[in-house]
Amino acid sequence: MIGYRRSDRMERKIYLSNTDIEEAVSLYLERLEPCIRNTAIEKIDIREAKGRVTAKPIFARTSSPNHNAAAMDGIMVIASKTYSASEANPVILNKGSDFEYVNTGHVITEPYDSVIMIEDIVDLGSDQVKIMVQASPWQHIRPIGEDIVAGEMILPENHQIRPMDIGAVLSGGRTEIEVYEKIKVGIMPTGNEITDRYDDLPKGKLFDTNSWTFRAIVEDWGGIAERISPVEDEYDKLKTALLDLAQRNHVVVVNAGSSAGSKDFTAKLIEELGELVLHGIAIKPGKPTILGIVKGKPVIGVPGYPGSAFLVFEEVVGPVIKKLQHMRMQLAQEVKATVSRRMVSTLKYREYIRVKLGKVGDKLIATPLNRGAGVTMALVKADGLMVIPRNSEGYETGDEVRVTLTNDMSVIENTIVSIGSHDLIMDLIGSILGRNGRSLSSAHVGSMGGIMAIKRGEAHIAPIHLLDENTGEYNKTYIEKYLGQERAVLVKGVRREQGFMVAKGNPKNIRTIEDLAREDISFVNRQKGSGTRILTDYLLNRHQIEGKNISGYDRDMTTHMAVAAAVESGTADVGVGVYSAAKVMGLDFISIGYEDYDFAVPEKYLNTEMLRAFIEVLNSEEFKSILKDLGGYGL
Ligand SMILES: Nc1nc2c(c(=O)[nH]1)N[C@H]1C(S)=C(S)[C@@H](COP(=O)(O)OP(=O)(O)OC[C@H]3O[C@@H](n4cnc5c(N)ncnc54)[C@H](O)[C@@H]3O)O[C@H]1N2
Ligand code: MOO
Repeated sequence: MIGYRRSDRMERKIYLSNTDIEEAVSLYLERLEPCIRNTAIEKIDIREAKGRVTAKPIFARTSSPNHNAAAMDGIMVIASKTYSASEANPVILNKGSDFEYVNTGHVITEPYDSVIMIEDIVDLGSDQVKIMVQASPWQHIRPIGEDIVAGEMILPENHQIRPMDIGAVLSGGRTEIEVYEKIKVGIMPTGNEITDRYDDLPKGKLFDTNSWTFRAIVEDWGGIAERISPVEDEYDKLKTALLDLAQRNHVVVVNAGSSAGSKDFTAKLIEELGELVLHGIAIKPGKPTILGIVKGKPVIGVPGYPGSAFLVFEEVVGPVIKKLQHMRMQLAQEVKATVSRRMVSTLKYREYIRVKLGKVGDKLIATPLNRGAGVTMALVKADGLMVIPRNSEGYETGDEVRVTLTNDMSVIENTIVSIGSHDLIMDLIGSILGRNGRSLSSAHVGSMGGIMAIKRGEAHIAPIHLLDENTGEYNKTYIEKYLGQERAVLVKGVRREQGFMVAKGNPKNIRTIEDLAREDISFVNRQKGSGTRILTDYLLNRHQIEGKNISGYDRDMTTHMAVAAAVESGTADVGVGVYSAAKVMGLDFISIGYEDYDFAVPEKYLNTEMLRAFIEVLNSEEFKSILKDLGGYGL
């Protein structure tokens, strides 16, 4: 056992090991060697065998074709009788003695040994044909066993059956084959706060999401998942559930309860019931992973956070299931990319970061997504997985990195990379573009962040809403000032309504910008550089109100939704934002006017097919009617 010591005095004290992932997995797989015998062999019909793994090689019973067969429509002939044929000296053949008509696939019978295509003969009537070219023996004939010879090995053992394998095995005259049984995986979510009733979410409860994701992955890998409802954090209940699942399944995955909390029982449980092989891997996320064996079955404690859970399931549970299933490990496809942002990492762990990829110019750009272990949307949006090795401090902007693809390169190459300010419409446009095989990836870093991304050559477009405080005009001057060198142009987007977001019914009666300075009002602001912040400051300036006279002026949020959430929860009375955020949160909205949400686009991309498609969507009637339904946009 590595890295775990139990002290009678301090039950909570758990020493996590910090073993390299390769070492941890290979040590564990070695220990699981005896468990492989648990995987039985069964006979099934090849027609139902897609995805199954062969337990024995499969040999052909019959040849394919099992007779010499015509490969073309025409006549079968005796080659030696055609040798003197030429343009100048055609040969006449008689049906019955010199030739017979055949269609593709027909049996070639003795004494015939060659086929001439129908287009190469002249029909003279009365069962006679004329040929002008000699035929060579066996031309246009598929000989016996051309495809498969009886006794030949069609598939080796430990081979995962694909659609074309089914055809080949049937061609070889076999229906029944021997495969390994499907691996059964017991999935056990744990935690008092975890619920699998999805109609309602009481405060303090969390939906059980991991176990369903696990179940789907197991099915993808060709296994059978037995998922149970979340088990409460009570030692005896956990014990009963674990033993029960271990009895019926080849592998058990216990989700959450893997770290050092007072209710984190998984490691203790495994130690009591069997053997704790290892607790703690040098990866982030996923460090409190537990590897154990109970009743001869692998039991894996997977950390609770969805980001950690998904990674550990793929990187650690995956190899175990594949080993028991006798499946070969597949190497993931790797690409080289340029990181668009500095990323600091700890020396202690190997860190896994989900990235968005996009081909901008000739560079493949990797933009890191939210690193939080609790974030599922990073998994949904990712195109790849980037690794920062242990003992590395991370990467600087512009460094070359290796990324394991989790999306198709063809999709990535047809993706418009948008970096800048966020609006709901970006996802809607992306969804429409998807109909024609394109996609749109949008990173939200605020308007100025978008301008800088264009400057660094990392985005095709930057959505911006930047007010020039001198002219009162949007966007144009910013593009001229910052993106002159890039020869960027302004593509008109939408007019968006900005306003005060206040609690339902506007209890504090907030009407104008002056109200923000009232003593009984607390405000929540947006971060510097965001278009909304510039608008707020512009309005305050015009009314000669100073930030320091507004309570909450220094409280920054980075999204419209975060501002709306602060108002909704009552920690602020008012914030500035877009109509859609107020609507989602059930807040009242007091309009302060329209802003221009446009796109900065380098001229060189303007005429690409992708950008033309994007602009087409913007101008479409369908899009206009979507805006109308959403509300909060000027038409
Ligand atoms: N003092 C320490 N605290 C923590 C450590 C540590 O080393 N010392 N490690 C942290 C790390 S890293 C991780 S990862 C988590 C692991 O937590 P557990 O595996 O013990 O899981 P819980 O605490 O029970 O739950 C954490 C979190 O996970 C989510 N969750 C749990 N189950 C589900 C489910 N079925 N579906 C969706 N999401 C689930 C949920 O957000 C829980 O709050 O511990 C840190 N703490
Ligand atoms: O390392 Mo913990 O696994 O998520 O963040």
